[in-house]
Amino acid sequence: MESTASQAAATTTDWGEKAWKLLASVRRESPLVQCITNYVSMDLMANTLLAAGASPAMLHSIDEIPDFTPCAHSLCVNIGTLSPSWLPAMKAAAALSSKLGKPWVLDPVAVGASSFRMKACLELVDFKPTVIRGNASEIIALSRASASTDSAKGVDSIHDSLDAIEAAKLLAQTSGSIVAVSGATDIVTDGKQVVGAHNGVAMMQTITATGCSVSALITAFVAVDKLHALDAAISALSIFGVAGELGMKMAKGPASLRMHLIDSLYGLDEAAVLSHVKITSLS
Ligand SMILES: Nc1ncnc2c1ncn2[C@@H]1O[C@H](COP(=O)(O)OP(=O)(O)O)[C@@H](O)[C@H]1O
Ligand SMILES: Cc1ncsc1CCOP(=O)(O)O
Ligand SMILES: [Mg+2]
Repeated sequence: MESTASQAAATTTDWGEKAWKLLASVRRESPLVQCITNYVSMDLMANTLLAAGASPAMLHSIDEIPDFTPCAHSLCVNIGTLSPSWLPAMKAAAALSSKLGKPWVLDPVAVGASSFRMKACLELVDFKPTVIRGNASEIIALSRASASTDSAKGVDSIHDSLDAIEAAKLLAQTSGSIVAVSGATDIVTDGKQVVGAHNGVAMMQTITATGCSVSALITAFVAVDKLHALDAAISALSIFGVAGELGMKMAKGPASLRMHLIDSLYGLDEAAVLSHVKITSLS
């Protein structure tokens, strides 16, 4: 019993150190993160990246991709307000990132809501995202690769993240991507190993674009450690959750939490990260 407890303590400490090192790398290297995202999330995503020390660029014109995407360190593609005219730029940027060996992240917002979204996502998955991050309903829908309309309520999840573990593992195996599911427990898997981050506060769900923003944060983290995308993804999720926990201490509701979350992310220091990060193995 005693040795199990000390092993668990050691593991927790390792994850805290790993998460801190990754955040410190983002602050030091300030990776340029290209985001092709929805109209709702542009502001919060860009501010999340800035608060973490990264450099956001919300460039989505297909005419700029050949010049700009090779200069970016990573790419985040988010289909939240998808329309047919945006899809070619998303595919071109994803294809170029893959070809150049640059990490990229797909956020399949509301993928189960229409066959248009599902088809677009499946086409984007063919360009081998480094990480796919969605809520439980999105990951379940994408994993089933069907356009079923009963697996989500628009952009929000109707499932618990833990219900999506098997779907996430299957999607990771079929796509070759690291798959991340956000929720009360954030889950990340490579198809075999499953890790969970137990941070955050429930009120984060009542701020629009927190999911999009954590996908952007994952994109910044994989930019500084693309060879360890699972570690980068779970660390980013945990760090964002810690910022939510600290922000909640000063917040009166969703609007002030939005502000304090960004301030807390900006102000995170090593002691806060080491004492708050809660990442465990779930496999
Ligand atoms: N019940 C919860 N408790 C703590 N944190 C949560 C909870 N639900 C969501 N979060 C956090 O809120 C953020 C957005 O996640 P989520 O709401 O699942 O994404 P989406 O906005 O894409 O549906 C993530 O950082 C996640 O960890
Ligand atoms: C409300 C809404 N509608 C289309 S995109 C969007 C934002 C979704 O953001 P998130 O998935 O982070 O809640
Ligand atoms: Mg979302």
